[in-house]
Amino acid sequence: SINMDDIIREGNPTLRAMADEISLPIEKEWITLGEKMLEFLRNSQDPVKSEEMGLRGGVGIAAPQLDVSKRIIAVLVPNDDLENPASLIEEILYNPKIIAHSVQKACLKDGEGCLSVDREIQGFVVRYARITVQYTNKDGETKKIKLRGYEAIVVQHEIDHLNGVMFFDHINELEPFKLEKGVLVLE
Ligand SMILES: O=C(O)C[C@@H](Cc1ccccc1)[C@H](O)SCc1ccccc1
Ligand code: NI
Repeated sequence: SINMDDIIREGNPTLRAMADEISLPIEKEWITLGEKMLEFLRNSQDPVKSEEMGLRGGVGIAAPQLDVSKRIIAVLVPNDDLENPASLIEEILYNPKIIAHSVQKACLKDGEGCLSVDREIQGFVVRYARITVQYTNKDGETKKIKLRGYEAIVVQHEIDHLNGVMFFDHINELEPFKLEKGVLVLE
């Protein structure tokens, strides 16, 4: 299974490359990789396994972070209410594309981090508040989902990795906590 040693860190040029589309039908190699990426996220969110394996918590991961310059991301955003532990979004997305988005922007109150960045970088990472994402799932079906809130932020963070964009590229250098009018701040 994937562990922190498999995750490349800033400075590795793969993190700044434009990742290649996956050709259809999706080859077995990419199905297997996607499943391993999702398993990593599950392990990273499991208190026992993450401790055993020394994993940083992850709600998303992109293939370039594994030095694979292909347009594959996995997301596992659990919902916080423990009543129905069914996760909010648990998906492997092949060739994800933002096909529509709100004018309104949003950011996380506490900023962002990255499994490929071993330093804290403070500041608001301003993103679209709501997005429509089109992608191919592991069964080769074309899907279209609408996201808002935290899961919209996570998916944008992961799609950025496919385009060689890091979260801190979005932070205002001179005023990291400057907020334009109307930007939603998510708790
Ligand atoms: O490096 C990655 O792509 C995985 C990031 C994704 C991410 C970070 C911040 C905001 C949105 C997405 C990791 O999930 S960062 C660690 C983490 C773990 C649990 C909750 C929030 C952030
Ligand atoms: Ni990241």
